[in-house]
Amino acid sequence: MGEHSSRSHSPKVTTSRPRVIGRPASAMPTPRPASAASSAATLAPLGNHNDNVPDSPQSVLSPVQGAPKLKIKCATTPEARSRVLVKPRGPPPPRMKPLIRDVEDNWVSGTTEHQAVLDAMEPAPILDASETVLVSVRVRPHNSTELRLDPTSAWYTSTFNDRMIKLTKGRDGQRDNREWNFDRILPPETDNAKIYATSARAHVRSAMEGYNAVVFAYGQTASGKTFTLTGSPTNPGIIPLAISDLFAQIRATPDREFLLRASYLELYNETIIDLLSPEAGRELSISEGRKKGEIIINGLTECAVRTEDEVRKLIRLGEERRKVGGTDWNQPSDGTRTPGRDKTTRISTLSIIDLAGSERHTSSKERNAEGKHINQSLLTLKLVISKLADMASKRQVTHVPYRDSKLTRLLQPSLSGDALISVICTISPAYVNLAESISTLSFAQGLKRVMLSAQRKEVVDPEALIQQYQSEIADLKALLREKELTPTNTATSKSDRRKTQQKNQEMESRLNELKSLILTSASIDVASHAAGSATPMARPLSPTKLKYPKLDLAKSTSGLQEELHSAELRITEQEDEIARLKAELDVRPVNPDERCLKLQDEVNQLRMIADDYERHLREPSRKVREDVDKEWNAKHKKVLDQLESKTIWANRLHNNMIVIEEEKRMLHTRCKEAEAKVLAVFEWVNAALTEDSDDVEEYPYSSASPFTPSSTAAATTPTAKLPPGHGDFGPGVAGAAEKLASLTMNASRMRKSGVNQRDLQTEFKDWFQGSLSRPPRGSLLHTETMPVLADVDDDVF
Ligand SMILES: Nc1ncnc2c1ncn2[C@@H]1O[C@H](COP(=O)(O)OP(=O)(O)OP(=O)(O)O)[C@@H](O)[C@H]1O
Repeated sequence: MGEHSSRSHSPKVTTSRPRVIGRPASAMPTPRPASAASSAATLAPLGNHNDNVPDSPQSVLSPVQGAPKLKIKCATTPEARSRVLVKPRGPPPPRMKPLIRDVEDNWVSGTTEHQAVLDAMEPAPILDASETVLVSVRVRPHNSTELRLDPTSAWYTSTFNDRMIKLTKGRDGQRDNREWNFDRILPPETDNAKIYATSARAHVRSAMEGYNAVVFAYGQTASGKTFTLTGSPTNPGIIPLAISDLFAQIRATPDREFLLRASYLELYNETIIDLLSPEAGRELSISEGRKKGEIIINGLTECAVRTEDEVRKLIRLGEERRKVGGTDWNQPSDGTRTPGRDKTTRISTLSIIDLAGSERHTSSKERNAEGKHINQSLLTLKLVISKLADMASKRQVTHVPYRDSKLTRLLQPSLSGDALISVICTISPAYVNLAESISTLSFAQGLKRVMLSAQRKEVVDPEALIQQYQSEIADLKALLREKELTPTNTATSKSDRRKTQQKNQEMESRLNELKSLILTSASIDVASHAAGSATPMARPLSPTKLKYPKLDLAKSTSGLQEELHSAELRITEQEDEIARLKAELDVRPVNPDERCLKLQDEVNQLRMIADDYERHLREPSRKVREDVDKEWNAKHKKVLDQLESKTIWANRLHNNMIVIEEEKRMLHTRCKEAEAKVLAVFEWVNAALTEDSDDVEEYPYSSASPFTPSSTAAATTPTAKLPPGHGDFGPGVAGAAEKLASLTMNASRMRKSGVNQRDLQTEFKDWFQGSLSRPPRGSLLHTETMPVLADVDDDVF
């Protein structure tokens, strides 16, 4: 058996709106199983319609806008007979409280009107090969301010050539004949139905056939993107028409079953917010799926939807939660028609994206965080498109920067060739906006160069939700039939019987619920009828009635009270179970395998970084070591030099010491000799000065100086080794001999003149000591300054 599911996303990025992504809801939103393949359709956000072109395009420029994205998934299988009764691999998605509420809905009047519009429409065009990226340009009418300024249009469009647009004149009125060619040119008088028919219907239908498809609007603020996508009550836009078309398609496909699910999210300041989650404002993360290029929005709430009305209510709910300003994502789901009764599941996505205004933000007010994010998204989108265009022209492209913004990440599967794309570029007719309009056309031209080849996806996937539901339905049916056939045992107690009864009721309600989720051409009419059977601003049947259509009103009050009581007990139990499971889920990683891979990846990257660091670190440490070595070698050499010179000095000092010792010894000897001789002289002088001095012999040393060494002493003392002249006591000592001689000669005269003996002794002593205190001539002592240790640089050490 086959299941076809289609997923669609339509983001809108505007400069002044929030972005929302959503999908049509069933009464029971279900978290999307991470691995389950499913189809989805997305619807554009509603509300904020304005039939009037604003007075001034500038006045609409609010800081930044988010954009809503409503997404509806649709899964189809051939009719029930061909179902594969496989047990779902995982547990069935947990049931949650209904999200769809009876909100006041001021959206376009709805189904009937849309159907009339669709009926009057030409069939969806068949896209040719060059139109895998279909680029349309829509020129909006002048608004009143523009009309006042200059009612003439900057653009010439021709009904004869719906592919060409050209300038009527250039800026400042200069002549400018430039023209551009695109797949569709949609002049100001074109209504939204025509836009849908020419530029989106084929994509919605293709999504139903199993192709991924993206429809997005791009253009300057106030150029008409939202008007094109959502329209007004009298001029419904692409999203409401796509939803109606989707249900019409299901009605027209009797041999398949469909499961529609919707989600609605907002991409705002690079944050994805789940607008349908039970807990409002829940932020979602993106991760890569197991399949190559697959992008998963983790934990995105998906609500199964059965009627257009339910889709509308979900959109309304998302709108209520949306921030003002941003990017809209809208994804209508498709149904797939499977030829024959094959067992394949077709998975496709239709996205309708409302982008932020494309103009550059120049005022300081706009240069805020939001503006940066929006601009970043659009810049990255432009860059990605230009890279893809280069690739299509066989130019060398190394990297397509999908990861640089969430918008391009979300679009990656579609942009990398997985989808049929329709881009509606909206431009203003006014000259005042000419620069921006030309920039929009350049972006559109880049898109036209991109070549994609969307493939229909047909898979056999027992995990696909529609197959899980079908299996569960078959199991429940079999169980209930079995119970019907088993005769009631009268012996069983009353409480056991009540339990069995409760169980059967549970199974029946689950069966009814599942059956109501799986849409067929027959059931959809019933569901729509049920939803639309109320008066015009109709309230749908309450979810309780939809869930329990076979309530037995004949039951007694006490029996009902009993049932109510046990139902309440069950609810409490289930709520406990839900709380327990939620707590368990919270502590579990979303996907352990994936987490491990991511961590591994991180570890590898860190390792590379560490290696790199090490390499770079080693280089400086080597240099530092070299520098230190060099410095220390220089200091070492200096110290060695100093050591050498000190050694030389130490040796010299040592020699000097020896010489000094020797001289000291010699002096000592000579002093002794001199002393002996002086004593002899004194004796002689004393004798000469006595009364009978006339008998004194003549001075015995008159012929030789008493200080001249004797020949024996000269031979034995070290002074013999001394240089010539050394050992002589100088003129002072020689003079002493002369003095003595003269003393000898004048001895009698001294006596006569009464010279005092003591005076003579004193005079001689002085002379003798003066002679001794003078150093000998020609000493070998070195007199240069000796270096001291303190001369060595301290910093050497
Ligand atoms: N083709 C059209 N016919 C009539 N009115 C239009 C048309 N296009 C746009 N308008 C009007 O122009 C105004 C601005 O259009 P819209 O809000 O769609 O611009 P936008 O491009 O989505 O702007 P933003 O980027 O700021 O969201 C609205 O009042 C809208 O009703």
